[in-house]
Amino acid sequence: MNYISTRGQAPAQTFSQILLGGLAPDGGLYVPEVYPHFGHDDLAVMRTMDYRELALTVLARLADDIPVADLKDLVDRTYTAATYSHGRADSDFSQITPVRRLEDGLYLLELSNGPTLAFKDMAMQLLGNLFEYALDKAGLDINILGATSGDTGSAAEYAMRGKHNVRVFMLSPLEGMTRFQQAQMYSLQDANIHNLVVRGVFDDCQDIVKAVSNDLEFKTYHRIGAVNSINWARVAAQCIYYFKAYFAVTGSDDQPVSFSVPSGNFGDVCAGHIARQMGLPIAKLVVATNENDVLDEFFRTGVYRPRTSAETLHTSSPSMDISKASNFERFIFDVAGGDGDKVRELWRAVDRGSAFDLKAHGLFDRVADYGFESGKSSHADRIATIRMAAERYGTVIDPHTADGLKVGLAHREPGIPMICLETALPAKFEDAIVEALGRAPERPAGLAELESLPQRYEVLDPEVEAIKAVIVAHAND
Ligand SMILES: Cc1ncc(COP(=O)(O)O)c(C=O)c1O
Ligand SMILES: N[C@@H](CCOP(=O)(O)O)C(=O)O
Repeated sequence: MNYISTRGQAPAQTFSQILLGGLAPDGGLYVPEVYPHFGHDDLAVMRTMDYRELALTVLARLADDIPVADLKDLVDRTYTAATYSHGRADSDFSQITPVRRLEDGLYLLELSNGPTLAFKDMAMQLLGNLFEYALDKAGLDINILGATSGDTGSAAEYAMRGKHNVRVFMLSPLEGMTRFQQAQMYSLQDANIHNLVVRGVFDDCQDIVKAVSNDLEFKTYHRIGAVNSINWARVAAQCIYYFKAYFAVTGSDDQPVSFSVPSGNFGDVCAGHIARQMGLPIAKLVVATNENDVLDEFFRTGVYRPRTSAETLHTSSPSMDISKASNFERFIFDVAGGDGDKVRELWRAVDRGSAFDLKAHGLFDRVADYGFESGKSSHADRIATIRMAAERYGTVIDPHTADGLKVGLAHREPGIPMICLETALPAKFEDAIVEALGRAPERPAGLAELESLPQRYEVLDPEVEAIKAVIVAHAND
């Protein structure tokens, strides 16, 4: 199967060819030429599978140029109960992504039991192994340039630390991340990890990643790779847990299910959209935003108006403080019927700092065919929801998951289970938990002193050339 660019001007490539890079050379994002499809017979077999078998089944369709035996080895080494066992003591870690029943028809999908306590570990651990496999095979090394608002960074660094053929340059915003999130990243002392703190917000960091990626000469010469969800492999790996959760809460493939997804960069919910395109019977995909509500505004009005850095708010669900959602372009490509020229036209406006109105392009009606709903949550909402979940369900959830639960509850339909994605563990967001519950969240073993460990990072202005200079200085360490 081949992958093409959302902007329609890059040559088709295989999975292995796009694995290490981020953006396509025309500035677009890679998507499958045609989504593979699982029919009723396939779903019936998949229903009996464990996480590793499901992962292999899904990935074998999406990464069909990797020999199945190699893929199986990678999947088996990645998805172990030992790796995904950092969550609540009463979780069933053998499920890798356990589903917790909150009440009849309402579930929490635990995605944050990996080493850095956020859903990013689900894909990033696989990416670490895939990168090593591909680089060893080709005899190459790579310089990963990434942007984080708090969780991608640590997940990537934990997945790549100590790998002999990978260096990581991770951009993070100066303000917003919690002390725990900062310490998770900045306390790593591995020589191949470089934390670059940018005087700006996450979108500034992501813009720099894209600018470097769009400098094709620099990208090629310095072997720049991507771990953000602009990398198709990230989103592909995130599809797996939608299948796993679906089978966990249904008895037959005639039963539709809805998912509520705390959203920022639109990667996680885009994985749900792709799972549905591949045949998973999803009723609604609920996009839950925080006060940075660009995506909610779009699904209500058809207007996509990314905010400026100055307009982007620092909130108590900081990992979602994002105003320019990368993966949204993948969804709009589908809405536009795969018309790369149209996507290019729309993103010309976005890249100029302007907005587009899908109604004016006669395309907004089509969005309804994809079953998205949306809503937003405020600081007061998430504190009340954390409190409610603790009292009613006996479960402490983090502020991002609370945004998802709050919005998900507003979109329940009779007879259709609602699965809310748990995108991080509460330990990462102590202040919000203390405000809601009057007590600190539990910490997984070994992390009690995290914030007092020595830290290593460099602070820089949000300038592409400054970041490039750091990469050049360390690109061959
Ligand atoms: C804890 C947490 N929740 C939700 C999100 C939003 O996910 P996405 O960016 O894939 O929409 C993020 C960041 O991506 C996150 O770190
Ligand atoms: N919320 C993310 C932002 C980056 O998202 P990604 O899924 O594109 O890597 C973070 O925590 O860093």
